[in-house]
Amino acid sequence: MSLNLKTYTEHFTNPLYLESGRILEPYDITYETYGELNDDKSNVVVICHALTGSHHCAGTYDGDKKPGWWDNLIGSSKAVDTDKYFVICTNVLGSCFGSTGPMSPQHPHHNPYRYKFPVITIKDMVKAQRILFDKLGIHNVHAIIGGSMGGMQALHFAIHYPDFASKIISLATTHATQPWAIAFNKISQEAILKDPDFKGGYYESSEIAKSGLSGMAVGRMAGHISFLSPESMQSKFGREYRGTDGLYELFGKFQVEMYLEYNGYNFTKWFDPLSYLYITKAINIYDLSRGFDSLGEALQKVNAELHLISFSNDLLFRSHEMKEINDTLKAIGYKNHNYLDVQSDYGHDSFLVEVDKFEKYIKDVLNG
Ligand SMILES: CC(=O)SCCNC(=O)CCNC(=O)[C@H](O)C(C)(C)COP(=O)(O)OP(=O)(O)OC[C@H]1O[C@@H](n2cnc3c(N)ncnc32)[C@H](O)[C@@H]1OP(=O)(O)O
Ligand SMILES: N[C@@H](CCO)C(=O)O
Repeated sequence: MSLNLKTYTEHFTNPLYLESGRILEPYDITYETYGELNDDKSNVVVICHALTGSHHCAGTYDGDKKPGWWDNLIGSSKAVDTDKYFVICTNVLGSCFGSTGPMSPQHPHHNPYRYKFPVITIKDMVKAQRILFDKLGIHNVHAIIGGSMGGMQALHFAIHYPDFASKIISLATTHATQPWAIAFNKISQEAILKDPDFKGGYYESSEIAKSGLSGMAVGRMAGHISFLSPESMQSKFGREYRGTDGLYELFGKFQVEMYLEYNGYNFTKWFDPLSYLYITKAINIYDLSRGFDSLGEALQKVNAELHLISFSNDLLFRSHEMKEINDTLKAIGYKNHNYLDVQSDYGHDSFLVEVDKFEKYIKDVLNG
């Protein structure tokens, strides 16, 4: 069957009360749907995206080179089967693909918010999605699935909206962002802030899309290292050297250097620097137990069937961080959960590239 890909933007005029105490008003949420909503609205699967993802998680727009970021998982007869499920993926607040973010006009003016944009938390991102689903008449969903920052959102749904989803699958994430991950984000943030072409936040988006932003590119290179692992770099590049420039030429490069340059500089053409600052901030301050006395107290709220999937060689959010959630659930006597540590050498981005290692698990959870 066809994927039935549709993209929408919903405009909200009611204030959104943020965790910080600030208010966002008005705001937009852009989202994409696949498949068909059934009559009793019981077949909804929500997908939550990571740091630089978007609502476009499957299928291809006309003229696109690449499909959505989880196209290997979502589609007709795939693990998240769009012949069966109505899939919704929203672009988070603070991002730059249609939902309100720092470069959106600050109502009632037409100028972008830039630094006047409020700090958004993972809890705020989830709250806005919940409001969107209410507006769509969807008050319960079959499942919520997300990796990395998407996994943080999935866990927030589990705690703050315990009866909203029957099943929750959270991959490659943590219960609270640890100093190692914050440190990588710090490099990216500092590199953006200190780039003269960032102009203290007063850059023109069109100029950056055309000429790039070298500070942001360098910061993303550091981030990208944290998405891989020594083993995946070894198998991707080894010590292969670029043929045209000799070993004794100062700027001759190893393949791994070419890879980081390409992915760093290319990134600045499709992602907004202020959004990067705001979303990495949301990731840094993410802590599932905020507002509770302990992680255990937070997890006592969970009512869904909860599945935790880590990747054995994830250097960004280590397996043991996910296992801590599992151990805490056990300690508080919660029975309806399972933990899977997928054996992988790839690193953090396994959840994007090694779908073959966990798709059956997801299919069984959804259909089981
Ligand atoms: C999770 C979400 O919600 S969405 C976010 C997903 N997107 C990102 O993470 C953005 C960054 N992208 C990536 O990290 C990767 O492309 C992934 C993880 C999405 C996919 O990984 P892979 O399919 O293994 O791609 P790979 O890492 O080999 O290649 C990435 C790019 O580097 C290029 N590349 C690969 N090897 C080299 C090299 N030696 N020299 C220069 N460029 C290279 C590829 O051609 C590709 O370019 P493209 O993006 O223009 O097609
Ligand atoms: N590489 C992915 C996952 C990061 O956690 C991204 O950039 O969104």
